[in-house]
Amino acid sequence: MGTYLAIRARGISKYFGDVVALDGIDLDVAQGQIHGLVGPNGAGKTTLLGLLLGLSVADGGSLEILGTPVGRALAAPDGVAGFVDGPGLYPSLTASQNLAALAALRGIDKRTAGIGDVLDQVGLTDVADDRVRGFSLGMRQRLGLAAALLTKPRLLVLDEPANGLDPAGKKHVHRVLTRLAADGTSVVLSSHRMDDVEALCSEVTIVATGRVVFSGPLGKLAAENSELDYRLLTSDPRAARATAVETAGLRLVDAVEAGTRQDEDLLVVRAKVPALDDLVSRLVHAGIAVRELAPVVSPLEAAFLALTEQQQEADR
Ligand SMILES: Nc1ncnc2c1ncn2[C@@H]1O[C@H](COP(=O)(O)OP(=O)(O)OP(=O)(O)O)[C@@H](O)[C@H]1O
Repeated sequence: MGTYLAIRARGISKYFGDVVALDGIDLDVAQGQIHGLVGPNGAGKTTLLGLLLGLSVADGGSLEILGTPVGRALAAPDGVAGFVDGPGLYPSLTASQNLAALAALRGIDKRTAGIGDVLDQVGLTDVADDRVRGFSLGMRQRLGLAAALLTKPRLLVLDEPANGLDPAGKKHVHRVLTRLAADGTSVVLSSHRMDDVEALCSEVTIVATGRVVFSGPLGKLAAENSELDYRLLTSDPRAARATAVETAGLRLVDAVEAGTRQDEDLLVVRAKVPALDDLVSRLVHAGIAVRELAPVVSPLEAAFLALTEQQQEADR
């Protein structure tokens, strides 16, 4: 089976009165890809995800989902499931009853719907018979994901699925999504957490004020050509500082200026990748062990900030 495009959007626009929420969006999402949608508040992410779910209709452009052009009807395209603005759940029903109600709405027999299976997938088996009213935000998010999985979608559309999840819940959800993608399901998700996007997504689309400012593989955003601040923890901070001062193309930065915790053993260096490589080999050569070397702000977050700032400048 060859890969196909789960989403092919061209020139999508959407207006709310005078507000231009989407302004000519192009988006390609391949089968089995987890695609991240990121952007500042009000960029248009939820609006775009709503269009993919058939909750609203674009004012311009063309949209194909799973190979079928989307018409003007307000209905989820076949094979698509997910949620925006949090999952819609009945608080007075239990987790199982919520899923059974949803199965009934979709004409699926609840005995064969696989309710136990999807609850197990999202780690909610133990609370299957608890009322949703008492659920935390993270539990609701996981139940929303279970509800989406019930239809065995080929495209999953999720608006901030990691919202409210504790680290264990997040790990669980990440595992579910990566397994689905490995089996050929495409996933589009929005997130304000760049670390989540980096952990999960092979491609990312950055949106600002309704326009795409970057779309493509995360690797293309790698900060090879731009300077980043790195936290450096070594076995000998004094000697490491002296080595850093001697390394060309690199400078020491105050931790507070870099926006990271101050610690006397910690150095923050600002450099491009080649200068950083040079520093590491000098440290190793001098017998100084490198215990931690990580960007203060991830390459995606740095690119995100730079690109969205450029867009905002251009809009002024
Ligand atoms: N139903 C609506 N009526 C009027 N304006 C709307 C409506 N929905 C969205 N907008 C406007 O469209 C723009 C895009 O909003 P949208 O919710 O899609 O952004 P977002 O990227 O999801 O933001 P956030 O990160 O804050 O969730 C904003 O200016 C918003 O105020």
